[in-house]
Amino acid sequence: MNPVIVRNVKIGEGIPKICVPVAGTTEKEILTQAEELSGLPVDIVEWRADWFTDVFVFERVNEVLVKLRKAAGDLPLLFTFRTAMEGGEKAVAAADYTELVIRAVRTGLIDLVDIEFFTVGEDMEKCLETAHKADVKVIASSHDFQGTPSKEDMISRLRRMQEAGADILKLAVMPRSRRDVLALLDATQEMVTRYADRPVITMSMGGTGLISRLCGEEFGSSVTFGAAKQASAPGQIPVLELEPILKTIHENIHTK
Ligand SMILES: O=C1C[C@@](O)(C(=O)O)C[C@@H](O)[C@@H]1O
Repeated sequence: MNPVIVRNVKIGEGIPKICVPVAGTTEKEILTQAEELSGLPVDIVEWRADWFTDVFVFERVNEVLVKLRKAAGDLPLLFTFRTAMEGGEKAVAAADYTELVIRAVRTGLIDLVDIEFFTVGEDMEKCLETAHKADVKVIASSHDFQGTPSKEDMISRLRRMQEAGADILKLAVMPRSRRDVLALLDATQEMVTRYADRPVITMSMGGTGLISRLCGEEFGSSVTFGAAKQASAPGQIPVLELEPILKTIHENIHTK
């Protein structure tokens, strides 16, 4: 397993890293949320740009990114536009989505970008090339807010992302039963022990899936999403509650 290192944060080794979404609709809300992160246990700041009212006016996106970059200080900044098809706030044509992602990467203001693997389709290669040229790491992602695919399907999605050349492989699914949560955990541990040579991030959403946001160090998920004030997906818990749980697991995981 080769960790991915972004601004001194080692993703894919040791305790799962805590990523906190900033999800405001106005510039003011976004910056206030970002400023409120100081003093909290946060390893990565995610801007969920799909919440932003002006997200389709790129100059506005750029302006916010400049300020967010400052507010994030030394923390890695992850740019995410989650499409409505995958559980986000706004619908967008695939070509416009790809263009937005590419423009965000080219600003030189972000460290990581989330790219929905099945939304960009064949454009993944172009996105990866642009990102890598700009020294931006790519999290390929796939979300199923309706249910949990079979274990084989989940592993196959993650393997396809790896084969395409993404730096980090991410899958979020919605459980309909406890068995679904077990399937997600099983897929994760099989992926990391048999196939993955790079970090994997998985989560089963909602209250039933909460356990999957806590046990990544044992089962193989390298980043967990927690809320500061605004949760961006069902099942996220406040980072101040999340951190001690991750720590307890980390400190006791190797005891016999
Ligand atoms: O993809 C993810 C994971 C997520 O959906 C979650 O379930 O925590 C939250 C999103 O903000 C992030 O982009």
